[in-house]
Amino acid sequence: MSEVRLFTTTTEVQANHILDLLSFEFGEEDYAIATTEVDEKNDIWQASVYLMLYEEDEIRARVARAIAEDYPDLAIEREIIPDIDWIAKSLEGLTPVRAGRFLVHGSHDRDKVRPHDLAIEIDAGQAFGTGHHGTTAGCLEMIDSVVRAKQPRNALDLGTGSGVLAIAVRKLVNVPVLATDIDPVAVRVARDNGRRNGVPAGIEWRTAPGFHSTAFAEYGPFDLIIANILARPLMKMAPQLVNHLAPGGSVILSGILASQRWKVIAAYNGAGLKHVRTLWRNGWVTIHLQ
Ligand SMILES: C[S@@+](CC[C@H](N)C(=O)[O-])C[C@H]1O[C@@H](n2cnc3c(N)ncnc32)[C@H](O)[C@@H]1O
Repeated sequence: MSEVRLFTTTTEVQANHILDLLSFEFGEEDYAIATTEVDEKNDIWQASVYLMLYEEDEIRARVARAIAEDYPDLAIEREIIPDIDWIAKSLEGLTPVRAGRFLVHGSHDRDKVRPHDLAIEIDAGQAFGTGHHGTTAGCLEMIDSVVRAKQPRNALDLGTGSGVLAIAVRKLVNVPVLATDIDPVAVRVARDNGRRNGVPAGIEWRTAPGFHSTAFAEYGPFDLIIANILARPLMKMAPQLVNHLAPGGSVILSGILASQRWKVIAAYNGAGLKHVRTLWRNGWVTIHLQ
């Protein structure tokens, strides 16, 4: 389903003021609101709200009302955010990808693996996650540094896709991992990839939308939760996700555009977590919280 960005183009001061007006209008509702610098030299900024296409008329009227008194002549522009075809994205480029100590490669590139690589073999297929996308690579790099700093006793990979992140955790530490996806095809592919990468045991693969499965109570709470989904569902599931986190545990989130970063951090601050570090890759961010 397509997303829309409604925005006004103005100065930094006015964009920040509009951000306040929009924050007041939309309050706790689940809309990402952001300011972005377009041209530093000429002080051109945009204040934006992100919504689904079907909501456009209603939200446009509310934005117009919210800014009418202070900015009666300011145009409300629009941009359709292209649907992200996750599988097509994961097929972009088939050369091996390095992230942290990991090398993610297809079966045709086995000879590219060096002795100290933590190699993960994933062929592009029916599930997202060959390592080429900035979100997957960001998660791999963050997993490497988080697990190196403190070994978890168990982990959850929510939205496992090809299984690449669950496999990465198992390549680093011999701890139980629960890997779930809303898509049963992805779960089947991920299970096969687990087998192919020599980690058939130790990862429990389950089909589950969000946290709707008894598996979470059975295997949780978790020391490490990784979720590479999208900003909106991640913000919505913040309280539930934090409920499944063991005290002192770490959360790694991705699928978040750089412009959505603060909104997601705010949602998780609200659920009791603190931001530790952000990694940027190709316009996407990966966030570590504790
Ligand atoms: C961006 S892909 C990430 C795949 C892999 N973890 C990676 O990092 O490359 C997102 C995955 O999350 C799954 N997903 C989306 N919404 C979900 C939800 N509410 N619950 C569980 N899985 C979900 C999708 O089916 C997809 O496989």
